[in-house]
Amino acid sequence: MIEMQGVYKTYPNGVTALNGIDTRIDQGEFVYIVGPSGAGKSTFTKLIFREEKPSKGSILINDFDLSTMKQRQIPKLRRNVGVVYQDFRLLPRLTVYENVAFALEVIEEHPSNIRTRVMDVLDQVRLKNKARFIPDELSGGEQQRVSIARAIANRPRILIADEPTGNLDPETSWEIMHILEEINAEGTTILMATHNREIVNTVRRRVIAIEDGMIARDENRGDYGYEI
Ligand SMILES: Nc1ncnc2c1ncn2[C@@H]1O[C@H](COP(=O)(O)OP(=O)(O)OP(=O)(O)O)[C@@H](O)[C@H]1O
Repeated sequence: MIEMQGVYKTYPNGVTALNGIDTRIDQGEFVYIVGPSGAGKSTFTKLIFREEKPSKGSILINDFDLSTMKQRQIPKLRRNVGVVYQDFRLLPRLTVYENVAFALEVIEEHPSNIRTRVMDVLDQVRLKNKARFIPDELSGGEQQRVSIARAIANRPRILIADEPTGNLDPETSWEIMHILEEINAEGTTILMATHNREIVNTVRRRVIAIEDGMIARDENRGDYGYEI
């Protein structure tokens, strides 16, 4: 569960990115976050895994109250939230296997579980056969699948995808979308910030539109709603 009440975010340079957000997203929902460039979509998602702190307001993520949360609890929060970025952010010198295993090593997963879990998630994103490749040897869509595997390796309750198809062609974008749908079908909440009109208008899910740092629209099975 994600709950925000009266959330504002002003960056140190004086830009107000979020201007009073109230919302609730239940476990297992699939939500598109849409809106014009600079509207506050990334800022909204960054608050959820505490990459940014709100200037004002309360945020609850499952059992975590982010307003009162201590610095040392942040790693625990982040175990509940996987993140996927537009530019993949893989470690270039590590193989596909090592990129995913690394995510489990840093949270001190028992070494005997790591191999099985890495191969399971690589299977889920259909990349088991490329476990020994390095990111440069993969297509953009394959790199994004590795980054999804890494994000879900420790079974987070929430997966944030910030423009996951932004660097991909339409067909590859659909592959990524189908993988996200499969992950959602297993009960993971998905928040996908996107400019992909075709996907939003085809796979109808909840749409939260952010404009000027405020929620301009929140519809179940909504549409993309912008010209660009
Ligand atoms: N670290 C930062 N410091 C200062 N201002 C920032 C920072 N990050 C974002 N902003 C500003 O906050 C506003 C909202 O940015 P944000 O990245 O959340 O928008 P967005 O909706 O995700 O945009 P896009 O669709 O282009 O990714 C913008 O005016 C942006 O310039």
